[in-house]
Amino acid sequence: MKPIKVGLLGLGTVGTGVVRIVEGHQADLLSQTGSPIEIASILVQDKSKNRNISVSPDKLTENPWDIVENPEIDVVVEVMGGIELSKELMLACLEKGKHIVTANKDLMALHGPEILAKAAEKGCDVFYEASVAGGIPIIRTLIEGFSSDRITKIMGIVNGTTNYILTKMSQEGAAYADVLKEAQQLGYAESDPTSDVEGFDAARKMTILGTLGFHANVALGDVEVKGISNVTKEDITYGKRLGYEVKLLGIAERQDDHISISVQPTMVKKSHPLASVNGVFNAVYVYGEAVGETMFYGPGAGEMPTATSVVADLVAVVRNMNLGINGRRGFKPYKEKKLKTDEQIASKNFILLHVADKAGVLAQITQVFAQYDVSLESVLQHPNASNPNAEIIIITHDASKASINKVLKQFESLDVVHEIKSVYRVEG
Ligand SMILES: NC(=O)C1=CN([C@@H]2O[C@H](COP(=O)(O)OP(=O)(O)OC[C@H]3O[C@@H](n4cnc5c(N)ncnc54)[C@H](OP(=O)(O)O)[C@@H]3O)[C@@H](O)[C@H]2O)C=CC1
Ligand SMILES: N[C@@H](CC=O)C(=O)O
Repeated sequence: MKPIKVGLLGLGTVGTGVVRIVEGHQADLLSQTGSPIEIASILVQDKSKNRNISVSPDKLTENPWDIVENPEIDVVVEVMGGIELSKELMLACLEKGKHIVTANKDLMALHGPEILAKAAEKGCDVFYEASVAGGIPIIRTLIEGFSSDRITKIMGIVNGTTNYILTKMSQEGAAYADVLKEAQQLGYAESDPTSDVEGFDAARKMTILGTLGFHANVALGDVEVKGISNVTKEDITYGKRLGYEVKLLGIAERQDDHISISVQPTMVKKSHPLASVNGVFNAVYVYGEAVGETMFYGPGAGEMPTATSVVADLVAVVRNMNLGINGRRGFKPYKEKKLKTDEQIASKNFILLHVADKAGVLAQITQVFAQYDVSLESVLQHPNASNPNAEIIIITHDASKASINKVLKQFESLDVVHEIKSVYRVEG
């Protein structure tokens, strides 16, 4: 039986897991696809590097074109990361009729439409299950499992590093900087953790989920992004007191064909299933008009979980090859993208203010909310022993983002408001 030959771009964390699964599960993969799968050639930066997996040295190359130009290679698995070189190689592979599997969220979020268009033109598959939420098969779920429904909301904890940091701050009172260091040592964070903590990694993943969920070409620039670097222990403590956990959520919403997508630290009601997703775990909550609430939970990063998704994509490509249907089942957005305005984006809000500690202040504050028609769910006021401010914590009912912005602007001009300490969206 002729084996399907695979070129692997990258033998780092994920690439190593791919080799382990392809070699270790060979009999199962053969039974499921009807073809032996052979990793024929592997691209690395440095062939002399010590690796924690043994591969034949003849298979390693430092020249990517050895793989692109090799006519025997049917499928290329891209797990090297980066954008420009990966894109160039992927387009060149597609030009030569090679199918692609990738875990590269940065590339798919920025250049997904161009790559998928080239794949369709060439009758090739491009699958990217591992690019969002590592081991959770959320991409296939959105494309196939929910093809019958109309999704109105996707909320995801899609970055393991930030969830690990927030969990440790909440459960152990740990300091942000200490836990970030720990997450780096554990290998969860990107080499430059800015993309984790400032929400960019989650934004790329939400670009992909929003496109798939709403059938419209969401661009990275459509995602409003705020990371966790300004989340304080004080916010977490107040949140807990009021029954919330702070989580970095990707939130994609659709109403009457208008969509909004954001990544932001959010106060999540403890009774909501996302509030109990802890540590490096990821979860994606999907609400469909017909199905109602669903949630998908699992490891969001790491060698074997991520490789599980990569190799599942490989199996799908090989099955399509055997049926001669590659490139025929690609995802094509068919809806025009219409973004919500700030008047159309609505949510509950948590607002923590430092105000003058004197009579009548609360009335002044609530008057501002009333002026912009924002009704309040709860108001907590107490003096702060450590400084001359009193603290006021407000939870609003659903209010438009435009109204909340006006309220906050007005607070800036009020003498009695010394500082707007924190503002969070509230879910649940
Ligand atoms: N790690 C994870 O948990 C997850 C990762 N991903 C994505 O998977 C991809 C791979 O991640 P990961 O395995 O962690 O990355 P690593 O940094 O661990 O591995 C990258 C591999 O690619 C090789 N490589 C990188 N650049 C080049 C280059 N210019 N030329 C030749 N070889 C190159 C490296 O070679 P060498 O070994 O010689 O240095 C290394 O083997 C990324 O897109 C990442 O975002 C997605 C989900 C989860
Ligand atoms: N740094 C990422 C790794 C996987 O995508 C994360 O923390 O989720």
